[in-house]
Amino acid sequence: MSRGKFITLEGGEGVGKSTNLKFITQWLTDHNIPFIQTREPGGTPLAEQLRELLLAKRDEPVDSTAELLMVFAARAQHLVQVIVPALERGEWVICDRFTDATYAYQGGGRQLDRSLIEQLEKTVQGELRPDKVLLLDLDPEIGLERAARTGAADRFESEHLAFFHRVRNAYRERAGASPSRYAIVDASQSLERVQRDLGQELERLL
Ligand SMILES: Nc1ncnc2c1ncn2[C@@H]1O[C@H](COP(=O)(O)OP(=O)(O)OP(=O)(O)O)[C@@H](O)[C@H]1O
Ligand SMILES: Cc1cn([C@H]2C[C@H](O)[C@@H](COP(=O)(O)O)O2)c(=O)[nH]c1=O
Repeated sequence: MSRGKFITLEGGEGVGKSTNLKFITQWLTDHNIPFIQTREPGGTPLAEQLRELLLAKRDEPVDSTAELLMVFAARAQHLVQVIVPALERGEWVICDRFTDATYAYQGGGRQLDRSLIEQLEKTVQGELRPDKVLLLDLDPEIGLERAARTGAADRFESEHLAFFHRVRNAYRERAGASPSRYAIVDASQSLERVQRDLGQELERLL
C-alpha cells in the first residue's frame, strides 16, 4: 500500500482555514479518498493541552524560545500518535497548520533564529515534510477583521499588526522558495473563487 499524502493548510489569522477545511474534507469524501483531519498545535489529548497553554492570554510574558519548544513538543506527540500512523495506513492527512506556521509565527513574528527552528524540525520530523502546503494569503488587516467576527482574540490574535505582516511575509518567502511544494491561494477573493483554486490544487495531487 502506498503512503498517504500529507497536506497542510496555512495562513495568518482569519484567512478562512476553518471554512475551507470543510470544503477540502468534502472534496476528499467525494473522491473516495481515505483521510484524517487534524490540527496544530493539537491533534492528541496532550498536544491539545499544550495548545490551550499556548493560546491562553496570561499576565506572565511568554518567552519566545519556551513558546517554540512547546510548539515542537506538541508536534512530536502529534506526529508519533496520529500523523505518521495515518500516512502509513495509506490515508491522507489534512492538517490545519504545521511547521510552516512555526517558521511564520516564531521565525517571522517573534523573529527567532531560523537555524534553531531548522534544528528542531530535523530532530522532531526527520525527513518528513508536507507533500503540499496550501497557503491562504491575505492582508492581515482584513484577516484580523474577519477573525474578530468569530470570537474573542487569543494570545496570538492579540499581537500587533506589524507581527502579522512579518508572519505573512515569512509564509510568502517560504512559498516563493519552493513553488512546487506550495500553492498560494489569494484569500481576498470570494469564497467561491478560493474554493475553485483549492479544488484545482487538490486535482493536481491525484
Ligand atoms: N473568501 C472569503 N471572503 C469573505 N469572508 C470569508 C472568506 N473566507 C472566510 N470568510 C469569513 O471570515 C471569517 C473567518 O473565517 P474562518 O473562521 O474560516 O477563518 P480562520 O482562518 O479559520 O480563522 P481563525 O484564524 O480565527 O481560526 C468567517 O466569518 C468566514 O465566514
Ligand atoms: C502550529 C503553530 C501555530 N501557531 C499559532 C498560530 C495561531 O495563532 C494559533 C493556532 O490557532 P488557529 O486556530 O490555527 O488560528 O497558534 C504558532 O504560533 N506556531 C505554530 O507552529
